[in-house]
Amino acid sequence: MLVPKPRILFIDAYDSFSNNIISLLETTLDAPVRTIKIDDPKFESDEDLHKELRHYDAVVCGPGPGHPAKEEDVGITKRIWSLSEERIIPVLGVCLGFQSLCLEFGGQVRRLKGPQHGIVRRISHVGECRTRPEASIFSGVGEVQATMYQSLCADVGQDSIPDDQWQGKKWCPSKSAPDLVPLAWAEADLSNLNDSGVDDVRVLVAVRHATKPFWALQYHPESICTNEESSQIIENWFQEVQGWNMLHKRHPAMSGEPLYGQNATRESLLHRSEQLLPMLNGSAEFPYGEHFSTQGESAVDEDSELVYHCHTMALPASISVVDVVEAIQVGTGVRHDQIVLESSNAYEQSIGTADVRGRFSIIAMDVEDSLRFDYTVQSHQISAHYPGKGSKTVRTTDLRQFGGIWPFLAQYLEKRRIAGGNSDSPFWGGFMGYTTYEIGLETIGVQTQGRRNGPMRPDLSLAWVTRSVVVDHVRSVIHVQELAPRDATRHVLDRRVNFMMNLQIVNARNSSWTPAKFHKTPFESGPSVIHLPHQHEYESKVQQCQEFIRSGNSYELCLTDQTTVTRSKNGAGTNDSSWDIYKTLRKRQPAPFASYIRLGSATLVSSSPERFLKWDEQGKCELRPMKGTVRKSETVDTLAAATALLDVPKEKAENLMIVDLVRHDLHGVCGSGNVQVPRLMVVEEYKSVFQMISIVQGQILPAVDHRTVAHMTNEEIDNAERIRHTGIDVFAASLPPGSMTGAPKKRSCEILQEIEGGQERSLYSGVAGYMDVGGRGDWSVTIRSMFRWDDEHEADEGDPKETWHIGAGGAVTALSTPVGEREEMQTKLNGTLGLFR
Ligand SMILES: C=C(O[C@@H]1C=C(C(=O)O)C=C[C@H]1O)C(=O)O
Ligand SMILES: NC(=O)CC[C@H](N)C(=O)O
Repeated sequence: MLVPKPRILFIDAYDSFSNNIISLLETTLDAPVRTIKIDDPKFESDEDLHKELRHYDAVVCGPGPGHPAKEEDVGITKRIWSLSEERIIPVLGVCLGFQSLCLEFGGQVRRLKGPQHGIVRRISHVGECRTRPEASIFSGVGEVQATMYQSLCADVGQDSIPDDQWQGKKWCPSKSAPDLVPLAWAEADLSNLNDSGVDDVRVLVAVRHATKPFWALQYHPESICTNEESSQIIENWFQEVQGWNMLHKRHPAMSGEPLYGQNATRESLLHRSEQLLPMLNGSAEFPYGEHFSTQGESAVDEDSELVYHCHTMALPASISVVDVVEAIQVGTGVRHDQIVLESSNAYEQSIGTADVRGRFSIIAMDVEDSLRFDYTVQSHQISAHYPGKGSKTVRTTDLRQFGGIWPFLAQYLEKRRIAGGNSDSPFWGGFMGYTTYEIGLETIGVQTQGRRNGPMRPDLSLAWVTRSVVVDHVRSVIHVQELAPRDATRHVLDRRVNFMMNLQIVNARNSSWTPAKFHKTPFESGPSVIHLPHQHEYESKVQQCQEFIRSGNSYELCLTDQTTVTRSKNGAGTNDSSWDIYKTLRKRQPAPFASYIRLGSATLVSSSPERFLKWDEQGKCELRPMKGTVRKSETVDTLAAATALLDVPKEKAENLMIVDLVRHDLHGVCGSGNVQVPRLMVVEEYKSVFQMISIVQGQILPAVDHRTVAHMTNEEIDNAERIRHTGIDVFAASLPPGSMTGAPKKRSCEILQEIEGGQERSLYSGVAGYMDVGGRGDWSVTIRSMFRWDDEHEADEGDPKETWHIGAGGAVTALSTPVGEREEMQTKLNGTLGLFR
């Protein structure tokens, strides 16, 4: 007889580490975990809660922002402690869950003197103490190094015990909280890894209830920096759970009744849109078919499979990406829309590490003749802009009925997926463009303030690029590529190849190739009006952030502000100086993820050093969060000096928090056990700063093939279909980029909306890049950049102006200083702003 696996229910308090805990549970215990939110209205009545709980062997009450005394912060968790005797269920509380347990049974919860977020401490536990027979869940556990994420702590009267009596009393319940049996402490003298100036000498970090089956941990067992011993504690806990259930004859219901708790792995975007299909098919508005074909109104592109054509040729060393872009324009004339994703650090050995030294640059051709999708958060509408003579045709659809923007994009790309293109080229054709920070806010359910009355500008703008040039800087070749319907003649590509040949001939004749038509004087800013963030205001915003951290509402907040530069337009010919600005910036700040994007009314000029997310056709995903910045100066001018400076708790904690957050985002798609951190806190050199980075990788599960299906139950098949993910799932699940928000993501974004006054970050803090028909994608975080809108000065007459927006900021933690943060923001700002001064 098949013995059913035990089940665990995870109660999620909107934390950004929840999926990591679920992964730890599932990989350690071989018990599937389901999850509900603390405020799920389905469980308003105790009866409904009980109906769900009876299916599980145990409950885990998770961590989260806020205070355990606040109903809205803990919700269902609080009700778990007071279940009647016949309904009681074994529990593990983690962090907020720990604090809630302590508060329920006589402990106080107060603020720590110094919040501890992303700080690793050695803890002293009852299992290390030979004189104590009941080691409980710490039995057989060695030395524990544990990551803390806490502003608050449980007070069971520990500080009133005189030092000389401490060792004798530390494992005994106090009079005020007789039900709470201490199991572990973080003590100041044990904090060998923690030199953050801890004032809190005795912090209770693990307890069990004296009579009920409740255990809890204040530290984070799932953090990447908590050591391996942690899994032993989880195993021990589950043994206790099973022992208790057996002893009390508590047998979880195994009936076929559907469970309400969800799998932590998200339903895939493809599945979501397929679920909607039967409901929507036949509707004239259905957007995945001809309605939004890639070729415009007349084409029959849905019936015609796309074919990839490529011509590869040598690229003379003297020809740069800028030359290629300008050479293309010799053939076509300067067009408004442009997309260039450049590894502008390709030739600078010191900038970035080998994996981002910049092998490829990608240039879109004929963007203006391509279909473009714009999506706006306020309206939920997508508009398809079809190329055409004169004005473009625009079709608009409200995407709410189709499950929103992400299922639409996933489905659109999947329908055009091809295999077998040039494997040396990272991009064969597909979407290129940008998204804003605000689309990320929409995705995580945070209301955007101050938006309603502003102009409707896109939050996502993607061109469907079918002709492109990929520059391979390592092999010194270029790939001139075209995606075309099977029956199309290839004249466009051929013409381009001829043209590229000309480029070579010209180069051979004249080794210093300068296409005369585009040779402009170097960018000169001319007079401009610069509005900078007010220094004192910025510092006071840092303090506001720290107050939110002290109260337990956030662990880290990435505060930002915007500078504007307004100046006369002074570009000759195109009436646009943005390309000259880009050319100057790429030299001034070479970066692995530089980009120049003109789409619709937006222009983005970026020298981003930070990869947001890359994925390949096998479903391998990589995020590369950056946290920890030092300015290059005379005293700090080597990698070694910068590494030493960043090797301190403040910087490491900043980085660690985002690594754990990104792991959570990835786990939500890739599933338990499928996320790794191959590089943790490595310092890299850039032109004007040193940056600490980490690499987090995940593997999307492959789709099940028909041979395996034969051996699967219906439930397993359904589930496999439900999680048939692609890179876009990870993309959507990870916005806004964790390095630009702080943790936990949702609460931190809400707080930042308040502190930043609802000011739109727009393209800054968004992402730019591509996702292609070959199933690959690569996106950067839009920082160290500037953007502007063509329509911002539409009403100006006479002297036309333009306004560049430059965002900059940095992560604020409990260990930040207002002046230090303001200076860090200015350092980042100066790299771009310097162009105008
Ligand atoms: C906020 C910015 O950068 C972000 C913040 C960093 C930090 O706090 O150290 C580092 C890289 C970026 O993720 C910016 O450049 O404006
Ligand atoms: N990680 C957590 O659960 C944090 C709990 C609580 N908000 C605190 O800051 O102490």
